[in-house]
Amino acid sequence: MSVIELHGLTKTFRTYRKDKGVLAAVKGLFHREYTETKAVDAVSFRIEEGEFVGFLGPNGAGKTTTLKMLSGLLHPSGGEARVLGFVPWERRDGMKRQISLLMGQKNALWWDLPARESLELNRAIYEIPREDFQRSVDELTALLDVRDQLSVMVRELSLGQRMKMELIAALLHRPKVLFLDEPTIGLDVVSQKTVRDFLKHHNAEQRTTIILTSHYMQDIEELCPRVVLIDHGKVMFDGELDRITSEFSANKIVEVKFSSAVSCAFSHLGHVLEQKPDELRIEVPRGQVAAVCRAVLDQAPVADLTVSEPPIEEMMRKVFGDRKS
Ligand SMILES: Nc1ncnc2c1ncn2[C@@H]1O[C@H](COP(=O)(O)OP(=O)(O)OP(=O)(O)O)[C@@H](O)[C@H]1O
Repeated sequence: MSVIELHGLTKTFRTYRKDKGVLAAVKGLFHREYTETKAVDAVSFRIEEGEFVGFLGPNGAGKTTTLKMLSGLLHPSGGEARVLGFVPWERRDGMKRQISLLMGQKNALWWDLPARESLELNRAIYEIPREDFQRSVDELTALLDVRDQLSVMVRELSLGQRMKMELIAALLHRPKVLFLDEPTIGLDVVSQKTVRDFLKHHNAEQRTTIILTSHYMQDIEELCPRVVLIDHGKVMFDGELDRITSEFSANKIVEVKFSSAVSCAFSHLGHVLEQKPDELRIEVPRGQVAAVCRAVLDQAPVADLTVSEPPIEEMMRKVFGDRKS
């Protein structure tokens, strides 16, 4: 049995449509019109123990709604899901103790308490034995470099420090499944890296099954061998991150360094991205890479030549159009 399984999971939100003006407001008292949004539309996938899966899509694609259903915060409108064998929205105690949802845009810690006491409250909620709690706090604060901030009020922590404390709170009860919704949002690059390194280490050591959403492609590239792409509530791709480029891009990039200045034109070979006297970057159809390399070698004094896939950010723009992925 997979750790996470979804079959046709669907969520439709029904919202009251309010028109402008007093007349419309009075009319609304007698006759209400509703708009339906299919936030998650028959989503199916399986995730095995220890997998680290990136869940990507533009704003409003349905990522958070899916994670909320998987962690039992929302009831679906249709379909099925199981997490560790439990139906999440039945909210059985056995499941709640084995999963964690961290939402980067929301606070789970008590704002007016020092971080240590806020963690202490989580210890009580999850009935974590004191010794285990102390060991986890020592280990996690050291790894995330926030030991000195334990006595600081949560409201006074920087965003990066607070997010690290949130992560510690989410991990105190040693969940087997972790849903991370934008855990690095707004963090400076150093904190982003600390959190990323920590998550990589945690996943490898504990074999925790993790679903991660992030708008930072570096998070995904470093952490997630597998990605699920979702748009308008539907899964558009599910597979290895490396496969996205071959599936969605018909082109490769050829980069050439010349041993002396070159002035001839290369536009007949492909789409020239950049040309300097001693450098060339050209995008060419996959099937023509070998022929283009031969032509460049024939035409100019080449010192170095590399062929690469287009950057993953570019792929995302191609997959999702210009909306923010
Ligand atoms: N409580 C709600 N009531 C009505 N509509 C909702 C509700 N929550 C989400 N939606 C709608 O469902 C759709 C999916 O939203 P969701 O938050 O799941 O997207 P997302 O992929 O997480 O986006 P983002 O990257 O911006 O966080 C959106 O159109 C959103 O407006």
